[in-house]
Amino acid sequence: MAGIHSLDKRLFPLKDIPSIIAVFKSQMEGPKEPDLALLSIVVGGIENTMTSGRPSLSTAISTQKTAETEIVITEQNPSFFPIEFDIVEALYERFVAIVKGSVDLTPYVNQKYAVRELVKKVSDVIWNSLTRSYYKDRAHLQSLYSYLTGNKLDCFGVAFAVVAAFQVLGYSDVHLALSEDHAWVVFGEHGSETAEVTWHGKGNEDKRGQPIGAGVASKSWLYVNGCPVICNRFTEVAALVSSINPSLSATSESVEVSLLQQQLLWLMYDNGYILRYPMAIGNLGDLEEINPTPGRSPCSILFQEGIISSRKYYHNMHVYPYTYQGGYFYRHYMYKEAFESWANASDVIRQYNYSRDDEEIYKELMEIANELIPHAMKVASSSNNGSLLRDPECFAHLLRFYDGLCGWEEGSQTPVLHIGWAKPLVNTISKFDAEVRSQVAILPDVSEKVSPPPVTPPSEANNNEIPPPVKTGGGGGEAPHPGIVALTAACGERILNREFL
Ligand SMILES: CC1(C)CN=C(N2CCN(c3ncnc4sc(C(F)(F)C(F)(F)F)cc34)CC2)S1
Repeated sequence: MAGIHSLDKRLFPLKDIPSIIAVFKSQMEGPKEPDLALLSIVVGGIENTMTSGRPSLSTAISTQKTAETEIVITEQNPSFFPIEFDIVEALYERFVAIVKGSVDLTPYVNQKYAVRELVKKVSDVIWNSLTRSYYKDRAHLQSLYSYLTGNKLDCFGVAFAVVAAFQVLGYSDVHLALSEDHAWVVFGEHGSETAEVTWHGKGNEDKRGQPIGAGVASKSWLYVNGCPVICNRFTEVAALVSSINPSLSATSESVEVSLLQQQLLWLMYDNGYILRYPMAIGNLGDLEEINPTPGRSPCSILFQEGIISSRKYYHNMHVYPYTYQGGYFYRHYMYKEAFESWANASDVIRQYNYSRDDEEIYKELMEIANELIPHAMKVASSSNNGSLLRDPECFAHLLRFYDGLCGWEEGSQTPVLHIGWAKPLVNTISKFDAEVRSQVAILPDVSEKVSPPPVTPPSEANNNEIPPPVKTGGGGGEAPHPGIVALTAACGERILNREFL
């Protein structure tokens, strides 16, 4: 068990955040690759103990020892982290025993890389050792600590456990693949094989063992058009750090666990392990918004970095970087900026076909369209003397947002929009004066197959007039007045002609 014995016992019992950072640093520095099982047990143990509301092992022990004194080490006392080395070692060895005891490698001894049959077998070992029925969406079910002490894992946790099991078995080719709402594994000599190893969503038959090809081909957001985060061991550590869940209840969070996650994410950031992991950057942005670290980039920069990462490494196929940013602007009453972020999110989703696997992003976009935008419009109409409602760029952002949803629906088996969307949509659009709406020109799609008509530059004479917008559906050809905002003809067609059932 290289991992546990490469661990410096002197760091234990882990008594504070710096000692946990030290454990992660020692694992990151090598010489061996970081031990996923070990790190997941350590952070899982801390998270579960610090958010369970029950006295922790070390708290219980310390209370007994000092029974005669009045000092009780409270659960949230930051100077006590509830993890003893013996506990970590025992759980680690239990994981190794389960994995090595359940998987017969003799048929594969002369194969350096994993094969699908073996991936399915390891997934079955984890799958069949889970508690029969439990609430799968509960918090704190993502770590090996949860698996080893309660036989419970969430969707992400099963995929992570499979990858950690392959590390225990000595395979270096099996890695975690992450979309924005699902996880699977890649494997094989070139990491080009894929396999489902966990379930997704509610009431869906799991596809464990199958490649993810059909999901990608169906153009559903769930498989991010074949642009998932493909992890290496370091990004897998970043994923376990990013999946730390500090929540104590639906309305409160453990300050210590949040601080631990925030400092571990900065360690991942500084090592470059989340450069290609937009959601982890977004997670760090959320933590920094609540509790800014002096001397570090402000959260607004982090949200922008998450967007840049998605554009640079994932062909702008991820939606969440824009909803992280839009949520930040919204919470800071920067509604025009929020509308632009959400329009950019919509430009991503329009590339997909909506399918029943996409509920999570459907709910996210529905909340933006039917709750957040209407609330922003209401607040905006009575602030800055309603200037937002007279801003053509604002109007154009909203049209682009709604248009993306229409584009998402086009070509999909399942409709997206219904009358419940139409009322807030019409209500929002009608808050903009006709004079403002007229400043939004609908121009030929540059992406249209037919070449757009030649654009005649406006003559000097009429430069200060606002020419009437070009009819929808392209054509016209007048260049837009510099002061007005151009939208594509397809956008106009979709929004203006959409029949809401
Ligand atoms: C802008 C938001 C609504 C705020 N939080 C969001 N999160 C929170 C964190 N989050 C994540 N943060 C880091 N890594 C991952 S991997 C992953 C997943 F692929 F779906 C998995 F593995 F199936 F759960 C999810 C996820 C999911 C998205 S999106």
